[in-house]
Amino acid sequence: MSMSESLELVSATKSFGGWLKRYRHHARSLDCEMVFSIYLPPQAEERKVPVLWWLSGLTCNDENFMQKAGAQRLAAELGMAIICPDTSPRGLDLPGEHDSYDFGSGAGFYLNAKREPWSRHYRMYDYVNDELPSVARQHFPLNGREAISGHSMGGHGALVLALRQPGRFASVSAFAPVVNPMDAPWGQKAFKNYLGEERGDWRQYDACELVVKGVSRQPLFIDQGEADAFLDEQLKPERLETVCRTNNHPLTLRRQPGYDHSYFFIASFIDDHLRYHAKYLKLL
Ligand SMILES: N[C@@H](CCC(=O)N[C@@H](CSC=O)C(=O)NCC(=O)O)C(=O)O
Repeated sequence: MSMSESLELVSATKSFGGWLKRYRHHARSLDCEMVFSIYLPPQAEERKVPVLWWLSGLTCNDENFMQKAGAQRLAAELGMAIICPDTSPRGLDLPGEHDSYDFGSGAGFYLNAKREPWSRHYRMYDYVNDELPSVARQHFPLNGREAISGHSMGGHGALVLALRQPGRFASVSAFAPVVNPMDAPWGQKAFKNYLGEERGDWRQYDACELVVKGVSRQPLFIDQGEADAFLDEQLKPERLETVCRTNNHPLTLRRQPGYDHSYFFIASFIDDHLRYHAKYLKLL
């Protein structure tokens, strides 16, 4: 990558004394144009700040979290930047790419595809883990401390990125994550089509398998709504609970009675997650 990748400002909106901005850039790892959102708190005018990466779920783009989670008020108070990548490559028209909500556009699953025709563009693991962080460090006043969180497919992404790379993120949390995608319909559809039939390739992208592998001992903080329509078929938090207990991996799993899978659930508990990350990011 060159020293200075160019960014095109799409929009800038003042919020709680800071700025919510959207930028377009050429993503080399995905070979397409991508848009991301960044919230810069007021403190970023004067000093470098830590960043929370937020990975969204199926059907989302970079805007869902910024518009619905209500995170800006506390992020401004804490002095925390937030960056939301999109959830898949965009602007392409691969065969079947736009046919379903749980595969293709809006459903990149934060992995590096191995199968054609996806492998040239669907490299969201590299994009969110390497390329976009590198772009962000070049262009924004970030102090090098990074945390990660996400929702559903994005919760899966956050857990996988953190569990594969001890020390890469100061902290990790998730809302209603897909914890065992190898054994859930969303994950099986994605893995089969993006990765192929080799189960060894699937294991690198499965939080339960990664806990068993034991590369990282980083604590996991998870909120799960008990009225989530996807709970039993797709999310299966009890699987993660079991492997964490068996492998002595630190897990805080909060089951929240009455809450569903929506951003109303995320908005209800986002402050707890921001404060959790703020401690590890040395803001509290
Ligand atoms: N369209 C689907 C469900 C899609 C859905 O619920 N998407 C969630 C993430 S699900 C897991 O990754 C989401 O965040 N949607 C965007 C939003 O702003 O709410 C269906 O109809 O079943």
